[in-house]
Amino acid sequence: MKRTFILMLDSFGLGAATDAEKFGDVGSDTFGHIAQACAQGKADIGRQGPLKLPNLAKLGLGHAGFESTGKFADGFNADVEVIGAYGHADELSSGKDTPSGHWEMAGVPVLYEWGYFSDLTHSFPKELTDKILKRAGLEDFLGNCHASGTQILEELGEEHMKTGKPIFYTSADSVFQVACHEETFGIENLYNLCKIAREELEPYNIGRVIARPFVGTGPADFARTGNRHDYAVLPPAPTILDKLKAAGGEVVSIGKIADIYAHSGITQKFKATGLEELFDETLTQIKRAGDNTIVFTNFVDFDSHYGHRRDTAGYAKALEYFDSRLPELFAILQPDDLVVFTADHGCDPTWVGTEHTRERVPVLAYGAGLPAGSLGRRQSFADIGQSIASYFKLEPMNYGESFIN
Ligand SMILES: O=P(O)(O)O[C@H]1O[C@H](CO)[C@@H](O)[C@H]1O
Ligand SMILES: [Mn+2]
Ligand SMILES: [Mn+2]
Repeated sequence: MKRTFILMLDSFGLGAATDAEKFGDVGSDTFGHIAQACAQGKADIGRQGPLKLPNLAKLGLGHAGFESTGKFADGFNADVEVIGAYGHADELSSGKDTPSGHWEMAGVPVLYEWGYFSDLTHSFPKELTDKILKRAGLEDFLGNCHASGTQILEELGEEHMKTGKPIFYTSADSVFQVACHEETFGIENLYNLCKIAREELEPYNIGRVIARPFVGTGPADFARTGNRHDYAVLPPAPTILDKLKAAGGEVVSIGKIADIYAHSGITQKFKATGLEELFDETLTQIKRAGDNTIVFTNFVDFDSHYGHRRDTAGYAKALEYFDSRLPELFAILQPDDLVVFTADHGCDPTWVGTEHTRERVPVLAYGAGLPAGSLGRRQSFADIGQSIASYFKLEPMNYGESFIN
């Protein structure tokens, strides 16, 4: 039976990419810097001491980090019996955003430039926001700037609740984000507004519109909810997900995977909020997966709750939680299954600002008869998609080099 499980740790980079200079990210290292902070006792909130990821280490995480940066992350060393194939991959795509990373790992790098709203304030053209407001029957909006999604709620959340004006903001990514209160503005009103924005953004080549609903009564208790919704454009070519679906296989999305691929190549989708639910749902879907199936989970919290929030202790604790659940996964695997652990970009919580970092990502592949050992430096995340094509004996993708014969 052929089954592939992809566990995508959103933003878990392991060292600056070869082209990090173009992004101002030379020296960034999500994994290495978290491990360093832990070893120095600087990440002792809700957890203690050196970063402990024994199961990921067995899969070769420490070794992959060593091969990426030339140094074992603090608390990791060569004295581990590695059971998986481990590598690290550079990104071919032009951006360090979520869709680019995901599409590339599915065999379709984004070689064109996205559109960006690069002005830090007055970020959106007036003719664009005028059109969106008019179609939505709204008079005005708040924001119009680059912002961290939690900080902007502290600044503008109350005014939004009082006036009913939606909050529009962006970032260094190709995104148009809309924050509205779930109860006072209404979740359906927010989704409708985002659908209008998605249509009006067509000429601007923007990767995603993101609905950012929140609840609470004021800055002290505003909280974003699991009803986030991403409206992505379609990948520029069929991904490995499309290919498996077209060949009659099943592609099971858990979390925001379906949204990121604009629902293309997905046959079933399951929502889950938070690492625990995401992991539970992943195990549930693996248990029921039949032949010719991909189960693909995006563990978004690493990025949205910890990386962007520059919360190093939170990130470390989340990684340790994830690691602690891996034995449950190992216990239900079948001999031919292929499991891949990877990431879509970095988001070093010790780095300046609140944006992603251009990093290499881990490629930890386990099962399917793969010999334990190094896969070395991969030129593109697309090696994952190409390997999955080869595993399922599908036609090769246009990009990527398979590590499976
Ligand atoms: O600060 P928040 O709202 O989490 O936004 C972040 O999440 C977006 C999507 O990953 C990025 O563009 C970044 O702006
Ligand atoms: Mn991401
Ligand atoms: Mn992000």
